[in-house]
Amino acid sequence: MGELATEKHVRYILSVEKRKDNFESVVMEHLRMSGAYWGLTALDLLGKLDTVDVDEAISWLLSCQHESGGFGGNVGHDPHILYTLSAVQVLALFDKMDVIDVDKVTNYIVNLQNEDGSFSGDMWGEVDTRFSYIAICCLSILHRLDKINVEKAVKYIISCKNMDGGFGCTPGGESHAGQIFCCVGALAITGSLDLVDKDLLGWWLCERQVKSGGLNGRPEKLPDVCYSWWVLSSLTMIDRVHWISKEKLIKFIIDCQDTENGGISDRPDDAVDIFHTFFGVAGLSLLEYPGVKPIDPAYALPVDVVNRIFFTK
Ligand SMILES: CN(C(=O)[C@H](Cc1cnc[nH]1)NC(=O)OCc1ccccc1)[C@@H](Cc1ccccc1)C(=O)N[C@@H](Cc1ccc(O)cc1)C(=O)NO
Ligand SMILES: [Zn+2]
Repeated sequence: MGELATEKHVRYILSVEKRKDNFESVVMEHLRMSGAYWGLTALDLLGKLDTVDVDEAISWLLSCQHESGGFGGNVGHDPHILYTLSAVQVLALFDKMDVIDVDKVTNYIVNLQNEDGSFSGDMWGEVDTRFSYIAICCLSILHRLDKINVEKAVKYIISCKNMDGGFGCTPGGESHAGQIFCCVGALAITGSLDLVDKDLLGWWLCERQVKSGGLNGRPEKLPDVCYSWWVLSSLTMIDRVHWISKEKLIKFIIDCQDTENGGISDRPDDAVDIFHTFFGVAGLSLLEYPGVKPIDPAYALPVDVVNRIFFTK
C-alpha cells in the first residue's frame, strides 16, 4: 500500500495559499476564509504550521471582519456564520484569540438564533442544522455558550432526527452524512449525545462504506474522500468506528492523493483541491495514521489546540 506523500501535500497547500488567479482560487474566492481554515489545519495536522507567516494571515483575516462582528468569506464580502467559525478556528490554531473583540463576535452569532432554537446563516434567514453546529462550535471555542438558549438549540436539532437514526438540514429533511456530522457534533459539544440512538445511527453510518473501502454520503452514492470526515467523525463521537474497516478506508484515501504534485482528490484520479486535501488528512488523523497529529472529531481542530482552549487559563 502506498503511503502519505506529506512533503508534497505541504508544498501543495502552501502554493494554494499563494496563488490567486487559477481556476481553484477563483472558484473558492467567496469562501477563501474556509479555505484558510482547511489549509492551515491540514498543515498543523502534518506538523508544519510553523512554515506560515502568522502576521500576514492574521491581518488578512481581520480585514474580512464586518462591523457587525461577523466575518465574510473574503475581503469586502458580507458576513456569514460559516466564515465566522472558520475565522475563529484559524485564530484558535494560532492561539491569537486576543486580536478580536470576543463579545462582538459572540453578539453576531447570538442574533442569528431564531425563536424555535434554530440558527440562520446570515441576515437573509436561511435555516439549516449546519448553522446550529457552527454557532455552538464557535461559541464553545469563545467560552460564550451561555449567551444562547442551548436547551432550545438542542431541542431543534433533535426535531431534525429521522426514523433511520440520521439527521437532515431541517425537520423532515433526508438523512445526509454532512448534516449528521453537524447534529452529532453539536450534541457532543453540548453534552447531549445521550439523545442519539448510537446503534441505529451507527448502522446507517457504517453502511456508507462501499467495496472500494471509501465512504459515501447517502445510500447508492459514490464514495468521496470528504465523507471520510463527515461519516468517520460521527462514528468516532458515538463510539462505533469498529463497525467499519479502517484499513480499507486508509487505502482509499491514499489512492486519492496526487503523489506527483501533492494534494488529495474526492476520488482516485480526479483533480485535487484544498477541501479534499484537508478532509483526507483529517480522516487519516481519525484513523490514527502514523505521522498525522490527532484531531478532535467535534471541533475539527487538532487535539492539542482544543486542550489549549479548554485546559489553560
Ligand atoms: C460548499 N461546499 C460543498 O457544498 C461541498 C461540495 C462537495 C464536496 N464533496 C462533495 N460535494 N459539500 C459539502 O461540504 O457537503 C458536506 C456537508 C453538507 C452539509 C452540511 C455539512 C457538510 C464545500 C466547499 C466545496 C465546494 C465545491 C467543491 C468542493 C468543496 C464547503 O464549503 N462545505 C462546507 C460544509 C460545511 C459547512 C458548515 C459546517 O459547519 C460544516 C460543513 C465546509 O466544509 N465548511 O468548512
Ligand atoms: Zn467531497
